[in-house]
Formats: sequence, C-alpha cells, structure tokens
Amino acid sequence: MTTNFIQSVTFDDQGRLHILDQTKLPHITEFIEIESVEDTWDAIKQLKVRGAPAIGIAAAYGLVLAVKDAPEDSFDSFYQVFKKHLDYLASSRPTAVNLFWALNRLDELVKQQQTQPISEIKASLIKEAHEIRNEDEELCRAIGEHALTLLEDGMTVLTHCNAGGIATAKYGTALAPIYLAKEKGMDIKVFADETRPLLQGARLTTWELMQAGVDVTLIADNMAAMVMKKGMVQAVIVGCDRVAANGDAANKIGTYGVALLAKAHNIPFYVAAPTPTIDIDTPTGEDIPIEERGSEEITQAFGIETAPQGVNVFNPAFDVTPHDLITAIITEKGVIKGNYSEELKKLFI
Ligand SMILES: CSC[C@H]1O[C@H](OP(=O)(O)O)[C@H](O)[C@@H]1O
Repeated sequence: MTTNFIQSVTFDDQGRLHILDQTKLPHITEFIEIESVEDTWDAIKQLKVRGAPAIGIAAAYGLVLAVKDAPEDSFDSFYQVFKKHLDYLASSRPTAVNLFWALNRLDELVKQQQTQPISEIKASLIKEAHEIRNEDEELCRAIGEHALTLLEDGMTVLTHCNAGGIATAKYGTALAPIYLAKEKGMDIKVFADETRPLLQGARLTTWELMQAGVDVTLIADNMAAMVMKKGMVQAVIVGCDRVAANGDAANKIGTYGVALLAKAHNIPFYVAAPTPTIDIDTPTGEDIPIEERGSEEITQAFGIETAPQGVNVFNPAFDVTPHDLITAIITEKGVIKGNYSEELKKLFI
C-alpha cells in the first residue's frame, strides 16, 4: 500500500510558493501562498513550514521569489539584492543546517554565473531550487531503504518530534522506513512522543501516520521510560537538524533524554540524517547553535495559560545527543556506525 503524501512546500509554474501551514494541523489542513521573502522568513520562524529539509527547500524558493524583480542592469547590483535577501532568510532559525546549506548552494550557483545575463541567473535559481526539492525526495527514500535493514517485521519503534513527509519533500527521514515498511506489507508500529512544547509528535506525526494507515500510539514525553522498561518498543529512530563532524546530533528538545533512556534499556537509537543535514564544518555538538524560543510556547500551551504570569522560562528548541549514545546514523548513502568522525568525513570525499 503506497502512501499519498501531502507536499508541505510547492512552487508552481507561475512562480507561486505555497506551503502547508503546519501550525494549523492536525485539525485544519490549510495551504497558504508565500508571496515575499518576509512571508518566507515568518513562515520558517513560526514553524508554519518546519523540519530541517523542508526549511531548506522553502528558503530556496523564498530566495527565488525575493530576486524575481531584482535589477538586471549589472551582476553587482543583482548580487547586492540577492545577498541581502539570502542573509535575511539565514536569520530565521539558527539550528537546522539545511537552511544554510540550501542558501549557500544558491549563492555558489550565482557566483559561478557572474558573466551570464541576469535573466538566465534567475532561471537557473528556480531550476536549482527544484533540484534541491527533488533531491531531498530521493535522499529520504534512500534513507528509508537503509533504515529498513535495521528494523524487523512486527517491531514497534519510538520516535520523537516529527521527521515525516511534511518535514521534507516526501517520505520524511525518521518516518521514511515506516512508510516503506507499509509499502512492503511489513507491520511496524510506532510510539510517538507528543514532544512538548510545540507537540510536533501529537499534532503532526500521529496525523501523518494515521493518514497512511500506520498503527501509531501517542504518549506523553514523560512516558517513554516506562514504555521502554515494559519492552513495548524495540528501537528508537529520530530525525536531526544538524549532525556535527564527530557524530553529535542536534534534534528537537527531548531527544537527548530519549537517547539516554534507550541506552539505559539497551534499545538501539538511530538518527536518520540526509547528508545536507551533516555539517562537517561544525566540529562537535558543543558548536551547534541551539535556538531559544519565546516563553509563551511553554506557559501558554496553545492559548491556555499554564504557568504564573512572569515566571522565568528556558525554552531551547533543540538539544544535542552525543555520538556515543547513537547506535547508527542512517544516511542516503548507507548506515554509519563506529568512528563517526572518520566515517562521516568519507561521505564528502
Ligand atoms: C526531518 S525533520 C528534522 C527535525 O526538524 C524538527 O525541528 P522543527 O520542528 O523545530 O523544525 C525536528 O527536530 C525534526 O526531528
């Protein structure tokens, strides 16, 4: 049974960018047109479009939109506008390296075309943004194939946050093997952490998997330990926002705790990582910028005040799982174990 994936980011032939507003899910499936670079920045910042790969794809299309009417009289005047908007988009969220990877890829493309007519540069940017999107779909499916070699029919897998189809071009990363298992007639069940404070697990992962007919059970984040102790899950698979050169992996806040629990219960802990999410230029997890977000995400759970006015709040959106807690990093090029510093480097040779 193949899954009909909803595309969370689309750019049509008329040059219009549409995103699925993920803040409205699971009860409202609403697509919004993104008409400016400011709209793109806001959509990323507010997690209307979210998930490391989807952020990179949206930013690439947003930059295409931004330079649609940029001056064509000289390369320098065009590049000045291009770089201003690129830097603006890069300021939307700091942790997911896909954002910077996608923007830098377009930057390199433009720099290589300094002698070309600006109209051709603009056309090549659209083509490259589509390439980024289409490659992501292929990467995610390949991750699913490799990840499936680590899972067995009848297994139950725990995941944290949402690393599914709507966080990518298609298939997702952590959820890719789940969808491919369904396609192959395998029975792999999922336990989804609700993933406070923004509930990407409760709102998005359960929604996606139920749409696909996958058996998914929602748990509160603080139930993962008991679920593992009772032997209800046999593996953990999560996505990532940035993998450092030594294999330390940044992912949604709470992932580090799940990794510690998995270690304590001798359960394999897998990180699904497309190579655009692996940042060889960042030496260790200590060097990964961790986004801190507003206190209202914690004190006003979806509009309901759940804490005293003025309480101090610390709201890091991500944490870092040290590489020694990671059983394997699953990329589109294969499953990586052992000396991550050495093995990850080989991916970029
Ligand atoms: C393949 S999505 C990777 C990653 O992105 C999510 O973060 P956010 O919802 O803040 O964009 C989450 O950490 C996912 O695991």
